Amino acid sequence: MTKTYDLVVVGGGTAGIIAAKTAGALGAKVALVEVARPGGDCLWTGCVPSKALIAAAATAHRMRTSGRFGITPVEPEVDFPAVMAHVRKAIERIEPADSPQALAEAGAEVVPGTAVFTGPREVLVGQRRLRFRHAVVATGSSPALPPIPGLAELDPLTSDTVWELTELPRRLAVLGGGPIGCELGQALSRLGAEVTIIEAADRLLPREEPRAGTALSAALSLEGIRVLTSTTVTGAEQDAGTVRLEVDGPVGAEVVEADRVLVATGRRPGTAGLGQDAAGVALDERGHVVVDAKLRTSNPRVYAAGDVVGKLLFTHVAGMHGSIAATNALLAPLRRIDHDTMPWVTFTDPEIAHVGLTEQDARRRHGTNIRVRLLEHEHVDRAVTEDETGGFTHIVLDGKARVLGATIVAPRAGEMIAELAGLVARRARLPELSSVVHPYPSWTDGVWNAAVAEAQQGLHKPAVRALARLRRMITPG
Ligand SMILES: Cc1cc2nc3c(=O)[nH]c(=O)nc-3n(C[C@H](O)[C@H](O)[C@H](O)COP(=O)(O)OP(=O)(O)OC[C@H]3O[C@@H](n4cnc5c(N)ncnc54)[C@H](O)[C@@H]3O)c2cc1C
Ligand SMILES: NC(=O)c1ccc[n+]([C@@H]2O[C@H](COP(=O)([O-])OP(=O)(O)OC[C@H]3O[C@@H](n4cnc5c(N)ncnc54)[C@H](O)[C@@H]3O)[C@@H](O)[C@H]2O)c1
Repeated sequence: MTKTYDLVVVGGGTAGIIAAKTAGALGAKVALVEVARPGGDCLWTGCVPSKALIAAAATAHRMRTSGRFGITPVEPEVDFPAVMAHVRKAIERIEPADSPQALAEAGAEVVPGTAVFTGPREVLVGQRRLRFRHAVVATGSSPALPPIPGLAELDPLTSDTVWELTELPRRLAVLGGGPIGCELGQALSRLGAEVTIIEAADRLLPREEPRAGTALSAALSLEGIRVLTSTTVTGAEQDAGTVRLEVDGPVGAEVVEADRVLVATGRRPGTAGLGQDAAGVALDERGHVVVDAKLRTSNPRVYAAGDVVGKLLFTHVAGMHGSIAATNALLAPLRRIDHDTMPWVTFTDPEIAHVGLTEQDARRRHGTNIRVRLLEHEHVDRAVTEDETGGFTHIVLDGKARVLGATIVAPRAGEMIAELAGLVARRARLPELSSVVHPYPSWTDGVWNAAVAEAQQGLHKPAVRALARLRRMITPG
């Protein structure tokens, strides 16, 4: 007999795991269908391995650049297989939280296999039919190869396969200067590869504030990475183990030679063969599941969460989606996702952290009544003590000094952005932060300094100045 579940979750990445665990906590009968292994992109091929690789690369970099602190620099001996063992160890240590056992303990049954919708309230997994009251599509995304003649034949690396490398390529061409290209490009360069990053847009990380991409380009170039922006690849071929990429950029056409190519030019949603027509679930022209702010699809019984909806492709967003989708399905459809308040961090060195709207987006949405509070980090004492003064804190404010968005470029920007994310989420005013004392000399002191500067601007207001004048007049000398 076909079993009816309160919730069937398709896909066991972050979005699916959080949806299933939330449903389990609510006492629902929940099945999570996963074709590979629970954990998804973040655990196996995304956040976890990349951050472990970055940590190893940062150590090598510090050894090479210690001279500025009076410590004799040394060229590190990089044992690449040992670095990759460290990466695998990080995955192993985190995996138990996402394991089938952890899911079972949380009340979710893991069904191995590929789920295909066969109707608006039914999925098929192999021979097994699962009926559902509600479902969550959380099938994620995978690397997309751009249609460049000859590229597919080169067996290019992607963020899925780079983890299988057993030796470091001597020369690496990275196609795409987004978060994956910049993070992995910098890390592999620091471990010893000669890296060229090729980006079609006019700067790295084109979705960030323009200053951030420019600052990152400068930092990467200083480390010896060749950064080619406004550059496209027109053809690719391989000859005796050497890859040749024909590129066209601001200085004309040239050939970039490398041993391997890493493609990081974006993702495609995991909706191929999902049976969306049978489910009555509409997709957009790029194949993402179309959802409203409550994450409902065109089938009111089916929600979607995570990368598959193509909004913001981050683990923390996928997790929030999973939680909202499950509670909306099982309790009441009341919770909404607000992508305009989401923070994210690109874990390059310096880190690039962002929350909310960029200045350009804010002007587009709110007209001209937008201001920027900019603090260069040469004025942050902690940055001076660590000889890391190249960054900045850039805060976008509306006419009432409410924080609409922020970008921080700094070694620990990822930790600094959290409190600005709190202000954006609450639509709070920046001066509010000035009364919260921050420890000196911390990196967050920079955010505080920006808030204090904003609050001090209020002291110039005529009414405040008139009050001060009155106080002087009535106070005996
Ligand atoms: C190199 C790299 C670094 C990253 N670093 C960060 C970072 O530092 N911070 C951050 O926030 N984000 C990072 N991301 C992004 C993050 O990994 C993703 O946004 C997140 O993992 C998406 O989770 P998800 O649950 O939506 O999808 P996924 O993790 O892709 O999970 C989808 C799951 O569905 C399964 N599946 C697909 N189709 C079916 C089907 N029909 N039936 C059954 N199962 C199916 C898949 O096997 C997969 O396990 C990084 C990504 C990459 C590639
Ligand atoms: N730290 C993090 O949170 C983190 C890290 C890595 C990835 N991610 C997530 O994964 C997503 C995917 O990352 P991604 O870097 O693959 O994609 P992306 O879409 O963010 O960036 C791809 C880049 O490649 C460029 N590009 C596209 N086609 C090109 C071509 N033919 N030639 C040269 N350049 C080209 C684009 O202009 C863009 O800058 C990110 O958007 C992000 O949401 C997050």
